[in-house]
Amino acid sequence: MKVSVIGCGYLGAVHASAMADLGHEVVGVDVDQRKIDALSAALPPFFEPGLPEILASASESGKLRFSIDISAVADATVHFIAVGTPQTQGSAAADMTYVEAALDGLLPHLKPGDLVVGKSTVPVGTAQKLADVIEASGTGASLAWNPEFLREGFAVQDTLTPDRLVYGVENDSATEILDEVYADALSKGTPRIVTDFATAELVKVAANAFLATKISFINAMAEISEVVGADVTQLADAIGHDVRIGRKFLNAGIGFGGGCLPKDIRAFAARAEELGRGESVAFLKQVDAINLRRRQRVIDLALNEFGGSVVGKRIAVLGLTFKPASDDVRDSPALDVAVQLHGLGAEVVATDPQGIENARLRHPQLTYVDAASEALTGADLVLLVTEWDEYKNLSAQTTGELVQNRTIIDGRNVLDAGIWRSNDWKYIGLGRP
Ligand SMILES: NC(=O)c1ccc[n+]([C@@H]2O[C@H](COP(=O)([O-])OP(=O)(O)OC[C@H]3O[C@@H](n4cnc5c(N)ncnc54)[C@H](O)[C@@H]3O)[C@@H](O)[C@H]2O)c1
Ligand SMILES: O=c1ccn([C@@H]2O[C@H](COP(=O)(O)OP(=O)(O)O[C@H]3O[C@H](CO)[C@@H](O)[C@H](O)[C@H]3O)[C@@H](O)[C@H]2O)c(=O)[nH]1
Repeated sequence: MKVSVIGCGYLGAVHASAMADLGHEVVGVDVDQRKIDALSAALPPFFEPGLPEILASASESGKLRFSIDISAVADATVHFIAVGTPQTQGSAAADMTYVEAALDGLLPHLKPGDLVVGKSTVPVGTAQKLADVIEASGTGASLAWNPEFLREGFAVQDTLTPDRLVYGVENDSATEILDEVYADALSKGTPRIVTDFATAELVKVAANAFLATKISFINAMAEISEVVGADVTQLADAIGHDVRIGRKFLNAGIGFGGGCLPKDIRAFAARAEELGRGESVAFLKQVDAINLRRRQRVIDLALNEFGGSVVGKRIAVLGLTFKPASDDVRDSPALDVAVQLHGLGAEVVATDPQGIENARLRHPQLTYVDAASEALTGADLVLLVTEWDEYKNLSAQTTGELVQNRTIIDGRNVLDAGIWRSNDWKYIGLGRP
């Protein structure tokens, strides 16, 4: 099929490359010349495992090209909208201006039979509005809503072999077109839910709200554990054995961040309020509040170590991205804590295998070093805040030889407390004795 993907960020660049990998003829369009230049040279503009390989092979096969010019979509019959829907400045609601601009740019190039497919995460009710605009344009094109569930760090495999496909459609022909697009995954038995626009839009925000709630639930248990001296990691293991609960997404720590969960739960709550149903998801405000308290907890623990002031203390921050296997620092708990400690007068020395460039763009005031050993040298306190393998596998003994003072706050609860303590470290976990 001839496919266009409008918006080539973390979602769109992977989607475009994966569609081409499956044999479709794809053009990706973005307004960011830097991204288009990189992608056109088959170089991913961000770090995502597996993307370099499929981008290179699809580009070489001639199935994949990129353009800054929206008219490049004219040949395609399926047009995915994958632009950003960030949090609006000064409000909890999603900023829909990029989606609106993408559709405006697309409209003059639509032909009868074309299908516009929404992938961006949007407030429920958006698809109907966009469908009305397309209908009024008289182009003869129509709309489907096909939310995306990929995780950064696993984006390629999640796109090629998704857990499920959700189609929000108004007619069978949209379903047939999407079935053709996703023929490979469907042939492997991927479940497919065909529904209306509103359900498709809600599935996406409900999934992210559930995941965020699960994380904040375990972090709430961590808060209680801290008071009574219980161990939240054992608690998670124990309740996780119940298959109705499950162990996944029960890792207590510094909390969730990224370009999705935080802004999606806020946008969902804001949309529910607009719909007069704010109380139905009022708990999401608690989910958000619990999450943000975990960042404060790490700051408080650091302050406690130095009698209430971190001024002049050298703090090694291991990790800047919101999760490992990504260079994404959007709403990253790790970066947030580093910036706040710097603001409190600490001498923060931060490191990350992939996130330094993005972190430096946003917060040039921090000191960044490439090697963990350099960050650790002379440290008065160590914070492990993103669970990259190389930090999980740090040796307590060799790390101890580098630092000034053997105190570590394990913001992801990934180190073996016993080993660190037996190497003369003061080990502080979150919700662990
Ligand atoms: N990142 C993820 O893991 C993920 C997963 C599922 C869903 N989503 C959703 O997908 C959407 C995109 O997220 P993202 O993380 O890829 O964001 P992103 O910021 O990485 O990418 C968005 C891209 O859209 C481009 N853009 C903006 N306006 C444009 C226009 N008018 N025409 C063409 N390009 C335009 C931007 O330049 C940018 O490259 C969001 O709604 C997000 O919630 C993201
Ligand atoms: O037990 C856990 C699991 C995750 N996290 C944190 O939660 C955040 C989000 O993690 P994850 O969901 O793996 O990352 P994303 O790539 O943001 O993916 C989420 O957001 C995407 C965008 O909407 C969705 O497509 C995915 O399905 C959804 O998992 C990260 O900061 C993690 O560190 C925890 O603190 N504890």
